[in-house]
This record gives sequence, structure tokens and C-alpha cells, in this order.
Amino acid sequence: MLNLPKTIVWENGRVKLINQKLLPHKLEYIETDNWERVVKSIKDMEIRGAPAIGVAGAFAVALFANKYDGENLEKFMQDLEKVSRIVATARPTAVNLSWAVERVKNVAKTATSVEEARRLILDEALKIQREDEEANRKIGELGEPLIEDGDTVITVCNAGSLATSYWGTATAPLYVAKEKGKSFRVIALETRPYLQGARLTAWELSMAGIDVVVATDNSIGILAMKEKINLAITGADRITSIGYVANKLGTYPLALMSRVHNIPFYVAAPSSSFDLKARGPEDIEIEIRSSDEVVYIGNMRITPENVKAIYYAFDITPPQLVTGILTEKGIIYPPYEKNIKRIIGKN
Ligand SMILES: CSC[C@@H](O)[C@@H](O)C(=O)COP(=O)(O)O
Repeated sequence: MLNLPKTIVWENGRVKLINQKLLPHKLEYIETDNWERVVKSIKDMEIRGAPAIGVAGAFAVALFANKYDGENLEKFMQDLEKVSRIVATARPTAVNLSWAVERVKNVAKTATSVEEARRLILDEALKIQREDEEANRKIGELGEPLIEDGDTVITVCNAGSLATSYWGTATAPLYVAKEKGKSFRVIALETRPYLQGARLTAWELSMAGIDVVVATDNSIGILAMKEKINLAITGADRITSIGYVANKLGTYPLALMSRVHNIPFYVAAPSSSFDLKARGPEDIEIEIRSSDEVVYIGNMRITPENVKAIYYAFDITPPQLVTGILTEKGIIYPPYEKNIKRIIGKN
């Protein structure tokens, strides 16, 4: 096991989430039995990362069901519908959130009492969490051979254990390679403005004993030229049926630079990150977050008072730039339209 704490824990009718806003300075859990508090954590990015917000969303619905006061099943199902919609739309880009909420909501449909619905929802939420951990471990095992002793690997954002139930997606091959005794170096792009790379990826890789350095996002070009990078690997928030990859801002420039410099560019994601109903970039909602997250660093404003920032929180990498997609069901290579359908499922 890694020297890393679990991102989300269900304990005695309460959810515990690592407050990722406090890292790397403080490791502290938010603990609550209130589903709306979990929604707030997702919106405010105290918990973030596609699979992690999926699990948090499923637990939010379980908290709602757990504290539901009343035994009228029909009324419960109506309220469940409303709550599920609020939870599922807390953030728009990562498909894992709506996917997980849909799963827990659907299992309740077979219940014959509120009590049974409560149990089914919680069992399903725990199953989603377990499956995510297992999928990531599998991704790690499949991806580990891509890393050779002495390599330099580059990543963006945090697609690590913190962003999932455990192991991470992009980080899972790194953790398995480390387990096998390989020695390599990771460059974590800092990922303005939330700094997931600098604060979170650097924290968890260093905790796991992996050699990690941080670089500013705008240094991708010179890094690709000078740093002998062997592999680029990122996570994904949504992958379409033909292989477009929505992921954290900076992923597309990294993929472009990787192509220019012949660096293999892999995406690592569990099957829950695929949206087979989506095809092109027009089918993906890209979250636009507050200008304040860009124009302030901590409490200090860095632009003139009258100038706002434009802040898309994700970008979309076209399939032509993706060398392969690591999933728990196997590595998917081009042609993506055919192979995503074959490996992940039918459209
Ligand atoms: C395994 S997580 C993959 C992605 O979710 C990750 O790289 C990312 O883009 C997270 O965005 P965030 O805005 O921090 O939730």
C-alpha cells in the first residue's frame, strides 16, 4: 500500500473528505453527515478530480437517503430525483459525477421501502468507490511497462490518488513502477490557477518517495526541448466516443508539444470517464470558473481592478494527439472510434 491517506471515507453514516484546499500545508478531513455540505465541497473544489467527485456525489446521495425522515416511498423517490439533479450538476465537465449519481439513483428504483432504498443506495456508493480503486490499480499495472528505469515522465494537474478513490489514474503506473523498484523522475506542471500540480501532485508523489520536480505551465516548450522527457501522461474528465479528451487546462498544449517532440502522450482514465453519447468538442460542457480564481493569488490581486480574467477550467485534446488511453479494460489505441466502442462499450 502507498504511504497515502484515502481521499474519501464513509464511516458510521458520515463522509470524510480530505480538504484539498489545505494541502500541501495541512492534511485535514472535512467530516459531515449533510449532503449539501458535500455538494459545497465539490463546487468549492475542497474535493476535486473526476473519479473522486463521482464517489463524493454518490456518498452525498447516500447521506440524503440516510437522514431522510419519512417512510413514503413515492415521496422519497421524488425528493431523490431533485437531490440527485443538484448533486449531479455541482460541476459540469467530469462525466464521473453524473454517472455515479445516476447509478445510485437507479438502484433505488427496485426498492419496496425507504429503508431498502437507503441500503441499496449506500451499497452502490461503496461499490463505486471500490470499483474505482480496483480500476486504477489495473490501470497502474497496464501502464507500468511504459516507464523505464531512468525515465522522465511529465504530467499536468493532479490525476493522482487524491483525485480518485486510491492510486490515481495518471499516477497509478508511477506507483506500480516504484513498487517494482524502478527509479524515474516526474515533472509536475504547476497548473494555474488552482495549482493542482504544484500543491497536490508534488505532495502525493513526494509522500510516496517518487522524485518529483515542479515546473511552470509556460515552460512546456523548453522542457520538451531540454529535459529528455520519455513519457507524458495525464488524466481525463470526459472522453468522447471518438477519443476527444477533456482534461484540466494545459493538457492540450502538453499534447501538442509532446507531438512536436516525439514524446508519447498517454491518457489514463477508468471506463467511468467515458461519455459514449458525446462525440466532438461541441458535446462537452467546459466549466468556466470565477475570474477571481485567476486574478487573485491568495489575497493579492495581480491584475488592475478593472480587468477580469477569462478562465476555462478544462481544455479538449483531439484524438490525433493521443498515443493511447489506459483503462482498466485495456490500453486503447487508434482508431479510437472503433476501439473505444470495442473495449468500453456500445454507443
Ligand atoms: C483522475 S482525475 C483526472 C482529472 O480529473 C484531473 O486531471 C483534472 O482535470 C481535475 O480537475 P479539477 O478541476 O481539479 O477537478
